[in-house]
Amino acid sequence: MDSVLTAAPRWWPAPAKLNRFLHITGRRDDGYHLLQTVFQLLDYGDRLAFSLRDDGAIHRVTALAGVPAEQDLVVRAARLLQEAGGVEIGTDIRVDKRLPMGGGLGGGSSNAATTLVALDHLWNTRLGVDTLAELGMQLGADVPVFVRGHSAWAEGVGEQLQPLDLPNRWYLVLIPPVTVSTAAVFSDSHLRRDCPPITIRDFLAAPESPQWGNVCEAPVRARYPEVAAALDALNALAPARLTGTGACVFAAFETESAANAAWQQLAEDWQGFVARGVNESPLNTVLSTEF
Ligand SMILES: C[C@](O)(CO)[C@H](O)COP(=O)(O)OP(=O)(O)OC[C@H]1O[C@@H](n2ccc(N)nc2=O)[C@H](O)[C@@H]1O
Ligand SMILES: Nc1ncnc2c1ncn2[C@@H]1O[C@H](COP(=O)(O)OP(=O)(O)OP(=O)(O)O)[C@@H](O)[C@H]1O
Repeated sequence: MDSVLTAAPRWWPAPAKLNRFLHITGRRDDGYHLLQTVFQLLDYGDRLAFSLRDDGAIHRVTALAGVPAEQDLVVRAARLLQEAGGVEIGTDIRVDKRLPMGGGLGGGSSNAATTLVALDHLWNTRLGVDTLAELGMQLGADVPVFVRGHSAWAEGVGEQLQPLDLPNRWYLVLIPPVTVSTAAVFSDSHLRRDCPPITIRDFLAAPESPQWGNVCEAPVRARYPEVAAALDALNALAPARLTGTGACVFAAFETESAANAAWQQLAEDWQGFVARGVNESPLNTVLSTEF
């Protein structure tokens, strides 16, 4: 008898980001902070798989510690797209997680973006990148950059994006054993909120200048000794930065072997990884090669 072969669903990448620097220039009336930042995408992250269902249900197959299915950004993203596109098909969603939660690597946001982009194809809604980015913004400030899929200069609350081609670098990322609450950092009274605005040209004239720092670093250092220790350990080898509101910290290297050599010196004491910075998201590569 012939066996029925069902193709395994493909894995869709959900890459991490680093904030090369993070300045706060003011605050909106609703309390959200106005930022200037550069998002560097990485060739490293989570993976998601989707199996379509004809009963319309959105079902998360893999558990995520501390996050009930209804609050999971992948479930919320799928629901949002289902409503916006008037879709009657559902999906099972499997998430292969590598990125730490509350790490400042944008894992949850990237999972949401990959869900929007992948299901826009698999459900054939074809809403397009602008509408998907607008939907993504409703889920989190970092979702649009992952939807658009290019390393970028960002302003506003992170939604005003200009694609950037950043120098080729390898990154060593350390993951301190602590979760940082983004909301808590943004409400810290010691957070600097009056950075003078810079232009994209100022940044591009000296992208690796130490004058572009992360204003969250001081309050996060003060609250989380584990993050301070990670910054100190990495700073002994190369200039280290906090990404987003932390907890992860990173340093840039010109070659993979230099990044790996630094990692070898720290791997006994820290969790972490080495990844290549990419200007184009691995998600775009899947779209352009397979769809
Ligand atoms: C710090 C960054 O990671 C930089 O890339 C992002 O701006 C944070 O983006 P995110 O994790 O998607 O954050 P959200 O889930 O949108 O917001 C979490 C909380 O952080 C605060 N928040 C966030 C972004 C922002 N520009 N100003 C804020 O004050 C708000 O209190 C908000 O309720
Ligand atoms: N699929 C998901 N993956 C990760 N976190 C999720 C997910 N769904 C909901 N969350 C919630 O979102 C919170 C933030 O997760 P995320 O991984 O985006 O943090 P982050 O790396 O600090 O991101 P950012 O840089 O955007 O602040 C988590 O603490 C978790 O409660």
